[in-house]
Amino acid sequence: MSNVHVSNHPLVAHKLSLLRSVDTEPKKFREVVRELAILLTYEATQDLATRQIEVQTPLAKTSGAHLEQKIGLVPILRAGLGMVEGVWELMPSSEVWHIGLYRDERTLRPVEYYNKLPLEPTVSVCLILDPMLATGGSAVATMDVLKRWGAKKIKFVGLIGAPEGIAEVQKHHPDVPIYLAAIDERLNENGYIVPGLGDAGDRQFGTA
Ligand SMILES: O=P(O)(O)OC[C@H]1O[C@H](OP(=O)(O)OP(=O)(O)O)[C@H](O)[C@@H]1O
Ligand SMILES: O=c1cc[nH]c(=O)[nH]1
Ligand SMILES: [Mg+2]
Repeated sequence: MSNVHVSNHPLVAHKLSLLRSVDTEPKKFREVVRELAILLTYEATQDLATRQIEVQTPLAKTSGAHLEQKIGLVPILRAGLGMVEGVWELMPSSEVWHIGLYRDERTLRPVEYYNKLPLEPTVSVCLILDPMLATGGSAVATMDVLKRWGAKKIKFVGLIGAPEGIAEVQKHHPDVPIYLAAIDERLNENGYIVPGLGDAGDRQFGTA
């Protein structure tokens, strides 16, 4: 699949197994979501532009790099919230733009209930953060909103994707690269990823 990047790092594989386990309680689950978000963002930001700068070390002058692009972190509420803090620490000058969507349980279509974007885009790269890419409806709706807003460069950073969701994103937004820890087998009749990890929002926030 082009434009889909699945990490093959052993740390990612180890941590993802912790997330999948039904025995992992919310506190540990949140910690691991945070750590995986950092690791995957590291992979997703390999092509960020830098400007060459001069740095004075205690010993000599040398050349260094300064990040050029303003990054926007776009968590899809609720489950994407758990991916923000770690990534923000990695890139503290990022801006965070929240988008609230939930899946209608019957139709599985995304329902937008919150959107905090300024009139004009203030960032040059948007990283959509959401652990689960299931039918792809939520991701596509978020990409639609961001493009209408004027975002030019968008990347999706998630944890687990289903083949159906990946195909849906590629159909509507082939220009948006997808970064994941794993691609799972399928969706079940309720639109859950199998084997997956269950409901990423419920498992982080202790709801059911
Ligand atoms: O690809 P899709 O079929 O759209 O499903 C994925 C969406 O489902 C989950 O959110 P959910 O609707 O459970 O909301 P929550 O984060 O508030 O629990 C998940 O975090 C994604 O946003
Ligand atoms: O498996 C799934 C599918 C959608 N949302 C989740 O949280 N988990
Ligand atoms: Mg949920």
